[in-house]
Amino acid sequence: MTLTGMMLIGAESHRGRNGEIHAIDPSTGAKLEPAFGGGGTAEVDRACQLAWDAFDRFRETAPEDRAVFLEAVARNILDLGDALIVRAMAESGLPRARLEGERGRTVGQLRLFAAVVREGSWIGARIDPALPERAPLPRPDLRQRRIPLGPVAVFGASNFPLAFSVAGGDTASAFAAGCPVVVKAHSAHPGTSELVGRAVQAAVAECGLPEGVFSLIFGAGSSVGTALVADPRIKAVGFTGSRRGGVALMEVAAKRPEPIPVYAEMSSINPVFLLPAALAARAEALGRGFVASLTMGAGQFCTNPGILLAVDGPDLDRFVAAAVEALGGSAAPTMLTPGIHAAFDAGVAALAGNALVATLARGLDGDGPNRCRAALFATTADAFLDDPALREEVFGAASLLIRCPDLESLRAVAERLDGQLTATLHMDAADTGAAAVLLPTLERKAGRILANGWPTGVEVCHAMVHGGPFPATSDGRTTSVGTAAIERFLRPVCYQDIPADLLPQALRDGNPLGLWRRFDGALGRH
Ligand SMILES: NC(=O)C1=CN([C@@H]2O[C@H](COP(=O)(O)OP(=O)(O)OC[C@H]3O[C@@H](n4cnc5c(N)ncnc54)[C@H](O)[C@@H]3O)[C@@H](O)[C@H]2O)C=CC1
Ligand SMILES: O=C(O)CCC(=O)C(=O)O
Repeated sequence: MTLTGMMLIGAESHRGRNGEIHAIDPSTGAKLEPAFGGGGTAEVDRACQLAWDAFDRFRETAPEDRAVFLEAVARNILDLGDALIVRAMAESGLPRARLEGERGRTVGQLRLFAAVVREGSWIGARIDPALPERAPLPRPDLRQRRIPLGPVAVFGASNFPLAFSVAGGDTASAFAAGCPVVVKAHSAHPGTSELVGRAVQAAVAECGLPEGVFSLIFGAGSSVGTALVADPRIKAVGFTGSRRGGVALMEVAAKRPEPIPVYAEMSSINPVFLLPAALAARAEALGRGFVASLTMGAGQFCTNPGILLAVDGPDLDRFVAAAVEALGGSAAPTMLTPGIHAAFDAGVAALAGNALVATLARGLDGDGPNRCRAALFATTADAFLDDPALREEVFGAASLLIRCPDLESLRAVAERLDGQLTATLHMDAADTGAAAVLLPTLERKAGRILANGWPTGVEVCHAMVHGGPFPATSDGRTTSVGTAAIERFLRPVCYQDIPADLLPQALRDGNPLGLWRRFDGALGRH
């Protein structure tokens, strides 16, 4: 498929006239062709109108039809073949194996949501039949189901050009819920976005759905994204990116005459606690495992282990020696964009220049632009507690070790942390008491708590939580990965004494969709 540089507004291709966006190959710094025309308010308006026009029909598609649509999107992405991988490699600097894996995850995610839509428990059907004889007052017939919120604005993420972008988790979960989607492509990978966008656009047509189910808009800077979130026909937002960008969009959404939910996944430093017995038993293996997790993908994961906490002593010194050796020999991969690389270098320079922080190790330097030279720093618990700058995310392969005098100080530092996507415990049986003391704090701080693993690598499944209190996300009640992500785009409606032939299929007597329903309190297929 030849790239055109055009936006996809419903069924049409449309060249934007608001400036040009060129992807940059971060491994060479070279501009990639073609130029992508930027959109403006006219394109946002048209896409939102089409999405609104499509909403009532799309939301009432039968579960089977929506599942078939999700599967068609998945198939069309695979049919793009190697051209998709080649373009994504050029635009992101990510290696082939990573992008092939990410494509598998993207397609698997769409198919998993197809299965969720068919299974139907997301509808949340509840029926409390009328009790006309109840005294002192009769009970009316009450039936509840969940309906989609409306058109959703999705912002593609720079660090996952496939799995968190045009047809990534936000889009898949919004489609599954029955929401049309308007995507604001990330300017770092417009070509990948156009390719995937055409796969989605074709699936909409193949499935006979209204064209406004999907649009894709380009735009450098903040104006297109702001206009999209401000548009009254948009009813929710999915975002993965910087804290600054996410907070700006939260403000736009909150100031609308009708405020809407923003599901923004932003910054997280993902604390890792190295408890004493685990350190004593395997300090060197932990040091090597930590560096492998830290440097994977140039550290460009929001689950990257950005701080380590441990009680100071000879076992921690063994851990540090192994980590310093592994990190000192680590290669310098290309980062996603010149901007992300510049932000990484600035974050590392700020830590290196902090009088209370020691530089323990730097990775190897690399040839070529935008290379990520990994970094490991150390500080004390007191310094960490005093200086809020030390709690900020440095996006990339940089981590800060906090040497604590004792377990009580470790807990005090944990208590001071901001909201996190993950918190990790490395522990042995003898650490159970210390872990039990930390656990209530970690539950309050993080969306996912792991033992004896590393936070990078998020399973797409039913039990996953990829979320957490602010600033990890804008709304810690939800997840952006896994099937529970569908919940973000639904709201309950109760039908009181509504005549049978006006009721939605999901709530009719006889259970025509064969759903699990809560009938008079009892869950079953009735
Ligand atoms: N924690 C995480 O998961 C991630 C964090 N980052 C951080 O973000 C920095 C910049 O990376 P980007 O991916 O470009 O994130 P970004 O937040 O700058 O941009 C993401 C998307 O939001 C839009 N956007 C940003 N600010 C906006 C505003 N004020 N109004 C309207 N739209 C806006 C952008 O146009 C883009 O489409 C990185 O250096 C890194 O520090 C980036 C990716 C993931
Ligand atoms: O899914 C993963 O492995 C990490 C997710 C992540 O880094 C992100 O959400 O930006």
